[in-house]
Amino acid sequence: MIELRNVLKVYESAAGAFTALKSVNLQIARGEFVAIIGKSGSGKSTLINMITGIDRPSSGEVLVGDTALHTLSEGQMAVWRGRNLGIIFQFFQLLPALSIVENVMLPMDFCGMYTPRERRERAMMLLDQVGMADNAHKLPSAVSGGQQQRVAIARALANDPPVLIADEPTGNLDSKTADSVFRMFEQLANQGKTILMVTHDQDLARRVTRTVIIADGEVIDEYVARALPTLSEKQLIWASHNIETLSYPPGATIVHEGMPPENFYIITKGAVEIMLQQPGGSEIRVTTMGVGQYFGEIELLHGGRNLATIRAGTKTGVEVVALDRSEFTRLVTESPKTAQAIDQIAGERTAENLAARQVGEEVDHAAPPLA
Ligand SMILES: Nc1ncnc2c1ncn2[C@@H]1O[C@H](COP(=O)(O)OP(=O)(O)OP(=O)(O)O)[C@@H](O)[C@H]1O
Repeated sequence: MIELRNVLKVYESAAGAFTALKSVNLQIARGEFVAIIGKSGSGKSTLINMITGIDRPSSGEVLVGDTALHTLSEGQMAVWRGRNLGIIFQFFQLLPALSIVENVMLPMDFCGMYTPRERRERAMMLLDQVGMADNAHKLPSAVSGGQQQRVAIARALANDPPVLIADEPTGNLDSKTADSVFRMFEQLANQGKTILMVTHDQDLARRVTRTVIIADGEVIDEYVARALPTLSEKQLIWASHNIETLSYPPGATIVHEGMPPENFYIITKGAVEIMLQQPGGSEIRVTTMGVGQYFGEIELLHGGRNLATIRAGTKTGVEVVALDRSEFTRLVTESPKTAQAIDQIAGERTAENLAARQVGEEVDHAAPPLA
């Protein structure tokens, strides 16, 4: 639905050139609800402006739906944006001299969507949807900030765009109002809208389906960031550059027991089964692991050969991101805290494996069903 290919953005100013986005690659599928997070100045708004076409990349391409934005003139861009994107800002940006219902009608007027009569009916329907129909004839200044943001959401929905882009939509609201506005976005996501939301609010960011983390003009892999939270921003950027995405069909063997370890893996989709060989040649399934969990670390940390066979889930298959042995070693050497955290989990896992070997078949029956 949305794709950025090698997007570079350099701002030229009297003080010199500043690179705000460094070769960003990003794909967002239809229906995803994405939070864009990152420190102040990391490049979040710049990224959003590339997708809305409010600003253009210095190089690289931005595609939204079937449209390659770099091929549009300014005039075409304005019409395209009006029909395809609903944009919501931190400070609402309603026109102060127009009534609330007129504000919601404006995008339909601008793009010539619907007949004039339908526009008013539709605006009222949308205001009703956001709980603001009773205030339709007031000026924006006569209602609260949270109510103005609801109107801004209704306005963003005016032309029924497939994509909603919101730059800190709750940034100017108290937490209770922010929550009710956020719930409105959740409902819209459930109805199939693709939503991108810049937010500083960690609690809200946890409730979306995907988080895009920007640091220093680069996109950090969210699975690496979650699995290894003790890495510094610089190390996360480095790891994000070096990971490889791998997919395995259901049942495929990823790691062979007894072979030298090759990679550190983090599961990004699906599940894996951890299998142990029994003396008689049979296998027991120790456990299954799902999205966000990692494997391969014990052998890489402590040396030796693979302690278990690991297979892609028989129902789901699996997608992982992998760092090879030397990359993983570099990270844990540079970040003793990360080594410690991984080691602790590795210790728990080893104990679990040992117990499983002793209990044998029983564990197999006790293993949870595959995701
Ligand atoms: N027009 C511009 N000219 C020069 N530098 C700019 C311009 N716009 C943004 N920048 C710089 O680019 C970097 C990224 O800015 P951006 O506004 O995208 O960050 P942000 O992550 O949205 O920050 P915030 O959370 O504070 O809004 C910042 O260092 C900023 O100073």
